[in-house]
Amino acid sequence: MENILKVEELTKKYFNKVALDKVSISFEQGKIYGLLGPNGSGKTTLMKVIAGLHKQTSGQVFVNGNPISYKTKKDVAFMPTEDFLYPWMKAKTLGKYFSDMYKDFNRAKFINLIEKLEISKENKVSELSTGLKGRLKVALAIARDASIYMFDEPLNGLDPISREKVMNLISEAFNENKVIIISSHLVSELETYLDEVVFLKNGIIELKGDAESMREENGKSIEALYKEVY
Ligand SMILES: Nc1ncnc2c1ncn2[C@@H]1O[C@H](COP(=O)(O)OP(=O)(O)OP(=O)(O)O)[C@@H](O)[C@H]1O
Repeated sequence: MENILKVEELTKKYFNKVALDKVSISFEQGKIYGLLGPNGSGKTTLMKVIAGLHKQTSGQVFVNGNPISYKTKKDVAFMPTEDFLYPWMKAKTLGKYFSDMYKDFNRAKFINLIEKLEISKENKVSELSTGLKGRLKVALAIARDASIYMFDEPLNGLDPISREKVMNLISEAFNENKVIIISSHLVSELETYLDEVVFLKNGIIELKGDAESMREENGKSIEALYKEVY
């Protein structure tokens, strides 16, 4: 298995607040990772540094062996938590907008995906419920052809049906050449989809490993372990 993403001694400070404290971790292709932790543990910061949106204070991140730069952005598809969708845009216009922004964005695939998610390409963002907007954001990331896909809290604010649809969409998009990282504090909804789990706490990796072995060794679910760590 190849490490397509390597984080070495990564520290990120916002003024004097340490959001990530010498975090080191490698991500292997062909695996789905859960980045778990409560609010403020550093999940978003880690994803934004990997996506090249935040500059680290110290340490290194390598994507497919290359240090983070504008060149590595094409390898990383990132879905932020923020609501970045323009309310006046139709779904199909968003597809056009994204294909102008990312060379690897597949518009036909995007339209196909949203239709599966019960969104019409003629729908305006402002007409969509929170659940449908959540699905749309995930589809925008999945329609890119990247090697690393990161979803920051994709289940937040979604009802159980939308959560299941979003998780099915993410796992369908997955193959052995890709790595998927999903951040969440909703561990039970995510648990069955994960190969590896990473517990972040106050900017430090508290626990990480293969989800199955963790369950076996501890004789409890990842959710129960999560409650113990926090
Ligand atoms: N722009 C910023 N300026 C100052 N402090 C920040 C900034 N962004 C994040 N922080 C702080 O860094 C720490 C880590 O935040 P981060 O958003 O990465 O955590 P998180 O695990 O993603 O939490 P959440 O689920 O709330 O987004 C927190 O203490 C947060 O207050």
